[in-house]
Amino acid sequence: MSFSVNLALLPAKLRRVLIVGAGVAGLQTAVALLKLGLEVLVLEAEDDVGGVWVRNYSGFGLQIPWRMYQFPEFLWPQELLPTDEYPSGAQVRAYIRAYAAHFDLLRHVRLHCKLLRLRWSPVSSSWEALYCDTAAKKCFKTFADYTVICSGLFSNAYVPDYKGTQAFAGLQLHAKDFTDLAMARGKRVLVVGSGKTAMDCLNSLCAGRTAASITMLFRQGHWPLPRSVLGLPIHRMMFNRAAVGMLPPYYTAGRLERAAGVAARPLKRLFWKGLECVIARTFRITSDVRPTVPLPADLFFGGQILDDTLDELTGCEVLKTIKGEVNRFVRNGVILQDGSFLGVDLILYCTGYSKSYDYLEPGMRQRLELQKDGLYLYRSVLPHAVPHLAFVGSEVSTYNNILTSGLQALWLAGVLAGRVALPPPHAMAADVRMQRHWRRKVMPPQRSRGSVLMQYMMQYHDQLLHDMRCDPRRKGFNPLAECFGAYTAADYSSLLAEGTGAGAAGGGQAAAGGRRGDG
Ligand SMILES: NC(=O)C1=CN([C@@H]2O[C@H](COP(=O)(O)OP(=O)(O)OC[C@H]3O[C@@H](n4cnc5c(N)ncnc54)[C@H](OP(=O)(O)O)[C@@H]3O)[C@@H](O)[C@H]2O)C=CC1
Ligand SMILES: O=C(O)C(=O)Cc1c[nH]c2ccccc12
Repeated sequence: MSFSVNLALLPAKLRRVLIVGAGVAGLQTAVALLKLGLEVLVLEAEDDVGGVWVRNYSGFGLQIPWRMYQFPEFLWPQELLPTDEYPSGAQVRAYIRAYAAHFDLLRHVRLHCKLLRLRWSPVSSSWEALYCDTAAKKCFKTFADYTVICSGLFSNAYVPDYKGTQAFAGLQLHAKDFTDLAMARGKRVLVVGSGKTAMDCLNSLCAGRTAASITMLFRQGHWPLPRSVLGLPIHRMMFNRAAVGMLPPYYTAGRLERAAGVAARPLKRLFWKGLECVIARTFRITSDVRPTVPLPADLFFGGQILDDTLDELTGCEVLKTIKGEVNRFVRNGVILQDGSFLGVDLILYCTGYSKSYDYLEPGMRQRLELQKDGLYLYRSVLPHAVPHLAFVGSEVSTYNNILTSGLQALWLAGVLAGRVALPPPHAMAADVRMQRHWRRKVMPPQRSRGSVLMQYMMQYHDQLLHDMRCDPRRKGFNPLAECFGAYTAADYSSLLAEGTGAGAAGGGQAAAGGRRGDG
């Protein structure tokens, strides 16, 4: 198979775009491309729009205040404003539905339609997609000039492969299917993992008081973050420019910035050690569960903001924690690596998610240069060796995913409209190599390190805006706010306002009318 890779990775004809996934990334991509006058078809495997917010483990919700989780182009409408600062999953879902309704997107979305295969046809010079409507139990073929993968970080549940699972008489569930606490009634529950999902599930299991016993099994602890540190809300500490000064410089940093970074090392160490102390005290973290990875590096695992009180967990008599791993299953439980037996009726996998690119043919997958630690893309959007294909929201993870995917969608629209110029493929490849080298130096190893940005969110957003020739400083001429103010979606609203769009030399403040930012 041979492509004529044109400089901008653009199709010669561009009329019809296939978008895979109708979560926050797919929907924002649809809006951005519809504005260009393109025809879009959105395939969504679930029976509703909203991705990870359609359904999840019992009691799931947003871990940051709603003000921090907004579409820049459609801030939470008054009638949907949650009374609690931290909305429930159902409230976020309703907000996303309202976004889709506001932009009249549903007529472009095919629900319960799962993409099976995506093949580039050199003959028709277009993508040929095979998808199945699981409700109608029918498969269809469709064509598109361009494809944007928006299936996110959480579409494939990851469950470790253990020996003897078929002999196990109990129930095994991935957390995403643990939608009802009643599933745990009277059972000896084993929770595997120690991420945000595990902590939330443990919390609701303890609060529910229906399980006979609850055991948390984990291989390493992770640093939780309290909702506020010494009176300062944690999101204010994380969503500003000053915060990243406490980390190793971004991959684009020049010599001066690098030197300053080295000089500031003692100060940074002091900052993080101090924060570790406060957190250890807040959550009464004992030495047996204390994370071995230092806090700044541990945050690249995703971070978790917990309710400071932990009342449910500390008062939970049936809860036990074990540091260890499953070795194999037996009929009535599991044998751990240390040889001990644990009686289990329900095993709840809070083991996260993995990626799959199986819908692509092997030859195409090869061109993506998939690594053991994930996919590395130009600006976390474009595979530099595969034309006519982009990823929005699927290969990037920050502390503000709704905003990040919104800015990516805008950037991609700019690229497709020819307003955002791309460097030649060899320069893109060089940028990706630099990025990969840097990530492997500053971030702990994990399955999808190629998509991790987390605390480097501001640097990344600045890059996208710079490419779009927009001012990345969005706080007006206010140096204090610029440095320490929390950056939210509202700061970018004006970029998306009708009539501007990517490439318009915008900047300055967000649209005045109805602005509800970091209040
Ligand atoms: N917006 C929100 O409110 C919410 C956000 N989230 C976010 O979603 C993301 C995913 O969270 P989560 O679902 O907790 O998944 P994570 O990937 O964060 O955590 C997975 C957990 O499972 C463990 N694990 C993975 N593989 C194995 C294995 N083979 N054997 C044993 N243990 C294993 C990991 O251990 P180890 O650490 O040793 O690798 C880790 O403790 C995070 O970024 C989180 O912050 C989650 C819930 C709500
Ligand atoms: O995009 C989301 O769903 C978020 O809530 C962002 C997010 C993921 N992990 C976090 C850890 C701390 C703060 C925000 C997040």
